[in-house]
Amino acid sequence: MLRGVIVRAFNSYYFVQTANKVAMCTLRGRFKKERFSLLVGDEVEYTATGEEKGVIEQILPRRSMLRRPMVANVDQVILTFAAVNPDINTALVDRFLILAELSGLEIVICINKVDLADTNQLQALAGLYQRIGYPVLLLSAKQNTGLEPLKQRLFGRISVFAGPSGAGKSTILNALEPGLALTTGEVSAKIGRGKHTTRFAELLPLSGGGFVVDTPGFSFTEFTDVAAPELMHCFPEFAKFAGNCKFTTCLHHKEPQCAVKQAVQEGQIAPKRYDSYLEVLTEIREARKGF
Ligand SMILES: Nc1nc2c(ncn2[C@@H]2O[C@H](COP(=O)(O)OP(=O)(O)OP(=O)(O)O)[C@@H](O)[C@H]2O)c(=O)[nH]1
Ligand SMILES: [Zn+2]
Repeated sequence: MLRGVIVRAFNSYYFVQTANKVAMCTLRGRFKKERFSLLVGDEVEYTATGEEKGVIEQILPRRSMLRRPMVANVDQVILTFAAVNPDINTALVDRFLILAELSGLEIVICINKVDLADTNQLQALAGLYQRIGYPVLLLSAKQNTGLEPLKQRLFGRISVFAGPSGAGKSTILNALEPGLALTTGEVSAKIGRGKHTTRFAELLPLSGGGFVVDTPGFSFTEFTDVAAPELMHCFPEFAKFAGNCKFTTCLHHKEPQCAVKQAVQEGQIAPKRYDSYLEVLTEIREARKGF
C-alpha cells in the first residue's frame, strides 16, 4: 500500500500526494457507510489501481482539525504582517494572535517588507512578541532576505498563512516556491474547475517537503464566538499570574486584587498587550448584549 496526504477533494474523488506523484483515489465503500468525512490534510493509505489511480483503504488518525476552512492535520499558522504599508501595530497583531490562539495551532509571526522599515522600531516590536514566546521572523520577500528561516519552519509540515490583506503572503509564497502558482493552475485545469465552482481548501506541496493551505478568503472564527473567560487564554503571558488573582473567576478587568493587573503595573506584562485584551473583552461583551 502507498501512503500519502489528501491535497484536494472533488466530488467523491480524493487527490492523494505521495513523494513523487498525485493519485486520484476513491474511498473504499465501508468508509462511506460509517459516514466518515475525509478531509484535505488527512493521511491515508491506498492501493494503486492504475498509473495515477487508487482506492483509499486506511485513514490515519488526525493530529488536528481546522474548522474554517475544514482542513485536517494543519500544524501551524504563519501570521504575516507588513512592517509598513499596511503598517504593523500591536493592536493589529494581537487581534490576529487571539484568533490564531483559538485555533489551537502553533504560531509563527512573520514580519515582511523590512526593506521599508525602521530597524529599531521593528526590533522593539519583534522583542515584545519574542518575550512572550512567539517566534518572530523578519523578512523581505521583495529583496529575498530572511526567507531561509521561514523555509525551515515550513519544512515537512502543513502550514496556513493568515494576515491582513497586502501583507505580502502571495509574494512570500512565490519567493519561496516560484512554481507554486503554476502548479495550482495546472491542477485546476485537470479537473476543469471553472470560475463558478465552489472552492474548497487545498494543499500546495512545497518542493522541500511540507504543504501550504491554499485558502482564498481564509477566516478564523469571529471574536463574537468567543466567551470572555476563554479570551485570557489567548494571552499566554497572563497564565503565570492569573492563578494569584483573588477570584478564580477573575477576568482581570475591574476585579480587586488582580495579579494580572498588578503584573501590568510592574511592567511584567506589556501594557499594550493588556490594552488589546481589554479592547477585545469589551467588544465581546457589547456583542453579547445584543442577544
Ligand atoms: N517593499 C516591499 N513590498 C512588498 C514585499 N512583499 C510584498 N510586497 C508588495 O506588497 C503588495 C502586496 O503583496 P501581496 O503578496 O499581494 O499581499 P497578500 O498578503 O497576498 O495580499 P492579499 O492577497 O490581499 O491577502 C504587492 O504590491 C507586493 O509587491 C516586500 O518584502 N517589500
Ligand atoms: Zn485577575
